Amino acid sequence: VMDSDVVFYRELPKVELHAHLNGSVSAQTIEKLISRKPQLNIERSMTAIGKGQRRTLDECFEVFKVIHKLVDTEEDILMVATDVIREFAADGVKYLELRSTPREEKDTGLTKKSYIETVIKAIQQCKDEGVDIDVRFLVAIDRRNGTEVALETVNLAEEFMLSSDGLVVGVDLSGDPTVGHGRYLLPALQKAKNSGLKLSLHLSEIPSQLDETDLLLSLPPDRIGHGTFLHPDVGGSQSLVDKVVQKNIPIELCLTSNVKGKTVPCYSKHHFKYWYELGHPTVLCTDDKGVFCTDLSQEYQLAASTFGLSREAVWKLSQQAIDCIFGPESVKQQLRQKWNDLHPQVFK
Ligand SMILES: CNc1ncnc2c1ncn2[C@@H]1O[C@H](COP(=O)(O)O)[C@@H](O)[C@H]1O
Ligand SMILES: [Zn+2]
Repeated sequence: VMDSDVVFYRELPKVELHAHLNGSVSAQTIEKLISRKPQLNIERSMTAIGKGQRRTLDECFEVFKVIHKLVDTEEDILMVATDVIREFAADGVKYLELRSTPREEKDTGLTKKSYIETVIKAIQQCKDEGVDIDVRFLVAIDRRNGTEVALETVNLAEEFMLSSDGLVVGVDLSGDPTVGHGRYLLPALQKAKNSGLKLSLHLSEIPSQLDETDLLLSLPPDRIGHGTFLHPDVGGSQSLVDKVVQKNIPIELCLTSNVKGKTVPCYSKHHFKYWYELGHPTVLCTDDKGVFCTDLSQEYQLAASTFGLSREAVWKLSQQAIDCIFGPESVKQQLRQKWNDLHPQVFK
C-alpha cells in the first residue's frame, strides 16, 4: 500500500523551471554511463550527495566535473536528456524547462552547436514517443567563462530560438557563484534580452553579491534562481527586495539543493518562507535532482510539511507556477486546462 501523501504529490501536476541537465542525471542513468566508460573508474557515490549528507557549494561543483567526464559524446547527451525528461514526466511534471551549458569536447568531436542540437533532438524524440510533458530549453551561460564565451553562447541561443520551432526559449546564467562577476556578462545578457530570449539568472546564491545582484536586476531578468541572500535578514537589503517585488520577478526555489549545498542551515530556515509570506511568485524546483537525490514531488512535500501548507495551498502553488513559464501564452492556456481536468483525480 502506498502512502497517500506520496500518491498525492506524485499525481499533483507540476511545473519544473530550474533543472540543470547534468545535475539531473539519475542513479540508473549514471550506472549506464559508468558501464560505457569503465576506464574512468567513477562510482555512483562520486556523482551524488545522499540522504543526510551535506557538502559545501565548492564540493558540489567538483561533482559536476565528474559527471561531465561521464557525459562527453552526443550519444551520452541524447541518453541523459531522454532519460531525464522521462523521469520528470513519471514524477508528474507536465511542463519542464531544462537548462544546460553547451560544451565542446575535442576528443569526441562534440561542439557547442551539436550539443544544443542533441538536446533538441532528445526533446523531439520524447514528444514523438508521446511522453506526457511539454519540454523547453534554456541555453546556459557558465559565469566562470567570461564575456566572450557568454556572447558566443547568446549567439547560439539566438540562432536556435529561431530554428528550434519554439523549443529554445531563453538563457540561464549559472556556474560557481564565487567566480567571475556579472558586470562582464551584462552585455551578453542584454543582447539576449533584446533578441527576445527570456532570462533566468542565478542571483545572490551566496552572500556578499549585493553589487552584482543590483546590477543584474537592472536588466531586469524574467526569473531569479535561488535569491538566497536577497532579503535583509541574511545580509541582503530591503532595496533589493523592493526591486524584485516591484518588477514582480518570480523566484525559483530549490530547498534540498540549498540545504545540501549548505547555503541554508536547515529546511525550516529556507527563504521560501520569506517570499511565500510576502505573496511573491515563487516556484519550487529541483535544481539538480540527480546530484541532490530528490525529485519535484519530494520538494513539494518537503515545503508543505516544513511550512504547514494545506493540500489546497500546495495545489495553488503548483498552479501559479504556470504563470512563470517562458513558453507562450497558448501553452499557459493548455496547462491551465490540464490542471482543471486533473483536479478531481488528484483530490479524489
Ligand atoms: C547547486 N547550485 C548551482 N549553482 C550554480 N550553478 C549550478 C548549480 N547547479 C548546477 N549548476 C550549473 O549547471 C552545470 C551542470 O549542468 P549542465 O552541464 O549545464 O547541464 C554546472 O556545471 C553549473 O554550471
Ligand atoms: Zn541552479
